[in-house]
Amino acid sequence: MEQTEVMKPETLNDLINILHKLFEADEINVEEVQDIMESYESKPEEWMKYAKFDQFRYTRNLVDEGNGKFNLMLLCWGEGHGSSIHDHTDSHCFMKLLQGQLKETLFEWPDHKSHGAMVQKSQRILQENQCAYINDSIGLHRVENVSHTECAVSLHLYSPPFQQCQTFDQRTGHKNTVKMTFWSKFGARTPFEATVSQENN
Ligand SMILES: N[C@@H](CS(=O)O)C(=O)O
Ligand SMILES: [Fe+2]
Repeated sequence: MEQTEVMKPETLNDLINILHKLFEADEINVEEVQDIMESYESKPEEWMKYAKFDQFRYTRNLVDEGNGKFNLMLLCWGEGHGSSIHDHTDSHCFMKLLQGQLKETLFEWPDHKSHGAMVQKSQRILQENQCAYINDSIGLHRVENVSHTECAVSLHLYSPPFQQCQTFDQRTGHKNTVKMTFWSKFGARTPFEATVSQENN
């Protein structure tokens, strides 16, 4: 469509400016946000300063606070790193691959009657520049970098922003509330005290 072409972000900064405009409105158009995030062609030199990896688990690196309407962050996945099964605290979640591939497994919410293993709905491999979308009405997911040789980097937008989520045990469906923290903010490593309670990975 013409509109999408006009809105095509040439740089990460361009993308951030367009997102600010879109999220000024009370209601957002999920497909429009998804299309615009997908149409940004990842250029590592533009996001490199946010890409900080940990040896043991995936990191969350804050890029932009979206005027309070959204949080935009870079997630850095080392070889074999993955998340727990989790929800998204009633927010929109957009997830764009900037580098590498990620496996996304969707699960149904556990119901109160079933005490057994959680039900898997689908699984897919997200490719570079692809933008996925999920919210709590679609279900729960687990995200993994299954590669043993390549790292992966993804750009996540959450609206409204949230600081905690629920994680689920795949075998029992039992849930826990966990606090989510940032490994870095605006390219600077977060002080140690603030990062100890991260538990979604
Ligand atoms: N929702 C997760 C990342 S992912 O596995 O989608 C987080 O924000 O840490
Ligand atoms: Fe997620």
